[in-house]
Amino acid sequence: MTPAQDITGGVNTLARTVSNSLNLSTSPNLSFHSPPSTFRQPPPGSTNALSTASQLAKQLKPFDTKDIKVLLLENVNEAGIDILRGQGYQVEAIKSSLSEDQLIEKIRDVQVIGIRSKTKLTERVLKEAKNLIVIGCFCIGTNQVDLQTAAQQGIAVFNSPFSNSRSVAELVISEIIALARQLTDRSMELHNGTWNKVSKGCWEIRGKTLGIVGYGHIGSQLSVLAESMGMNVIYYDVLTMMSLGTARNVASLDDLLAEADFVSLHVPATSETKNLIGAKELAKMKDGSYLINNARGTVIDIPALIEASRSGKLAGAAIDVFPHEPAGNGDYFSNDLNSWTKDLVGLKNIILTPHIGGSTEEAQSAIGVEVSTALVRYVNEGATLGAVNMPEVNLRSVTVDKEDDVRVIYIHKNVPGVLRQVNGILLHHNIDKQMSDSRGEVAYLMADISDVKEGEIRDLFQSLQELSCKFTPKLGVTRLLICNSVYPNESSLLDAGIECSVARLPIEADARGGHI
Ligand SMILES: NC(=O)C1=CN([C@@H]2O[C@H](COP(=O)(O)OP(=O)(O)OC[C@H]3O[C@@H](n4cnc5c(N)ncnc54)[C@H](O)[C@@H]3O)[C@@H](O)[C@H]2O)C=CC1
Ligand SMILES: O=C(O)C(=O)COP(=O)(O)O
Repeated sequence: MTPAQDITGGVNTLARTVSNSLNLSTSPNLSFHSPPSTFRQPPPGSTNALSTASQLAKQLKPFDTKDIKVLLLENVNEAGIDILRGQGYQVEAIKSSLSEDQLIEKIRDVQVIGIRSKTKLTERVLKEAKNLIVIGCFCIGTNQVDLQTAAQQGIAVFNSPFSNSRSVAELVISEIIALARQLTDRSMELHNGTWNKVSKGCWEIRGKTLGIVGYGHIGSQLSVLAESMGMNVIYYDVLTMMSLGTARNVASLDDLLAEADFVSLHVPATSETKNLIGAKELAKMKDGSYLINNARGTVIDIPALIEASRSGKLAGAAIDVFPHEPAGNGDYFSNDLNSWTKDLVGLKNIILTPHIGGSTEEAQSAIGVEVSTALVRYVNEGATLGAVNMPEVNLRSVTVDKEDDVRVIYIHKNVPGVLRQVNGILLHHNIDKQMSDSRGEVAYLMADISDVKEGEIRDLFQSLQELSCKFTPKLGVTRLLICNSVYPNESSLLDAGIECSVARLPIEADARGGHI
């Protein structure tokens, strides 16, 4: 498992598991990822936003937000786009994903990027993203982002941990019935003019056993739905999870494969789940059983599946995700993408869908709102609640009675002595409130300081940047968020000697060596 995958596959899941079973809330992370949560935070600045003191909250802005440039790829839902445009950000929305080279061209210019499961934000791409401060994954999976490199560059990553879980679970239910009744083959035959009324090899699902691999948000939701339709549910997970209904945990993947009539995969893409189901595992499945994959294309060894289907070992399969997927709608699904495509499409009772597990109106608008809201809160207020690669830090709002407050955000390498040095720089101002937390090698400090004269901002900023230069390898990103009423626009910052808007400062500083 790469560290990046470890961050999302391991920590988040563990956090949720612990919060489920113990009902503890030792960190914002724990409660945020808990399934019962109905997390829907309104955009910053909206009338009912944030804290109990919301009536008195003063809106923070990095600068004239018309200058925030956002690139959205892969057809992000309008509900999300509207929130970003509503903030005055410049939003470019593209329906497909981009090739790595096209992406590099585009990403250099933007502070915010929104993607879905297809766009790969690799180390190479991120190294070119000199202005980027935040990534929004408008989906569940974050395996397409090099989370560690992003964190090392001070770029926060947000996702939507469960807004499309129900949509995936419902799709799986439909696939179980469709496979059991050979529905898609019958439909295709009739589309081609052939009447073929058969009952041989067609089954009810009542009383059959569903084996769920990965009992997280989607797996556990599926468990409840399948049981309500009379199926017996068994599951296997690397973590100890709470069984829902009468679902039964089995000790190993092998036990599950040996017992299940239907096997449905709901694990993240990690190095451990690569080819989780290959020839060896297929051989352990019951004769005439069914395999369903709505997780990630890397989880099944497809040539082995093709072989198991041809031999009759598998009575059917449903595949929604593929190792290589087309960039956008209308693109070809051919051997050019995956060398075995022609063999796969020629098989009987195989349902193939174009990665639509989470593609419902409900899921996409909910994801649009959730992720855009998180992006706005991060850009405008520095809050990292829900971030998948950064410590989760938030402070209550700056209130209207605070005339000259500045919010300092300092993302730095997690080494001894930094806080002392930062507070030394902030020494001449009252620190109204401050929070710091770390995750791995990255630490995140947020402080609201008062009585800051306009002319002092530059010195503060430069001192923090100089501190950043001391780290080897360098990790130190400063963002200053300003109360609108005090420093209303970019020109006043220019007057204060700051060459560009505050949110861009840390990135500009990159060229001067303050930011890796
Ligand atoms: N087809 C589609 O459109 C969609 C696909 N997905 C995929 O589904 C995956 C699962 O989503 P959620 O249920 O929300 O994730 P989750 O994180 O809530 O649950 C995943 C579960 O898998 C378990 N797990 C990890 N490695 C395992 C292994 N080797 N063996 C057994 N269990 C293992 C984890 O402990 C966890 O309980 C996502 O990571 C994403 O890749 C998610 C949404 C839509
Ligand atoms: O949420 C996920 O992880 C998914 O796989 C859905 O991805 P999509 O938004 O359809 O690209």
